[in-house]
Amino acid sequence: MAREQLNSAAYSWNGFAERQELAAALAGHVAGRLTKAIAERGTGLLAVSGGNTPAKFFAALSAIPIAWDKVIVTLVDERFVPASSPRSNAGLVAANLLQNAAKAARFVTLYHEATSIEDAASSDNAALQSLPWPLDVVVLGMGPDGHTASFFPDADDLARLLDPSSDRIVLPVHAASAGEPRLTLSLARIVDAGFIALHIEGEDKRTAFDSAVAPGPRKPIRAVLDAARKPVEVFWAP
Ligand SMILES: O=C(O)[C@H](O)[C@@H](O)[C@H](O)[C@H](O)COP(=O)(O)O
Repeated sequence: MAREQLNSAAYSWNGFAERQELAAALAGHVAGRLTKAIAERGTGLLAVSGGNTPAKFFAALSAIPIAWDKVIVTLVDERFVPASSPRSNAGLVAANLLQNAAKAARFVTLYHEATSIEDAASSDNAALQSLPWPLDVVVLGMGPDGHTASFFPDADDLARLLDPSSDRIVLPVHAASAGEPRLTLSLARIVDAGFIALHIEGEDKRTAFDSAVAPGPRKPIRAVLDAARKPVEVFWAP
């Protein structure tokens, strides 16, 4: 099925008629980028988002036979819950992506027990220093409110989360609309990625994206588009 291709300086729109077709195409792009990274620097560093959207994409990617033993998978963000929780992004990734061929990948999670989200973020920040930055691939989601990662519009200290010059890797997030406290990669680490995909599905999210790129109040996803070193590849299906 022909796909819709729209471009602007900040993003490329890749529209698909079916969600399964999107999942296969996005998985192919991500696998290709990881393979290129492994050829160039011996490893591939991938950060993925959680939520309800990525499962089909994760399943398609997990089956692609690349050198997964040279891939490190981490999370764009995480709810402050253990992997056993149904709200856990680590649990979602373990069950859907780290299966099949992708089982051989190394998984660096964000959640661990801590007395506060601030303490958890500080220890994550130290632990993730040793990863082979920059990200080769990051796959973002987006909420209808224009949030991405855990950059919620009502987050405390949103400016710190969105600071493109931040030297932080992981930051704590308190936002009433987020449910639990969150741990998130900083915008600075996300926009440094070699390939940034935004995976959204449904008319509500297309409307939300169109509104985020139109003139008007700046939503968090717009901060990523504006700061990204390369155009963000948007993958959308109805
Ligand atoms: O932890 C999370 O929830 C995600 O990382 C978040 O940024 C997600 O991508 C959006 O909220 C979209 O979520 P859905 O895919 O569930 O709509």
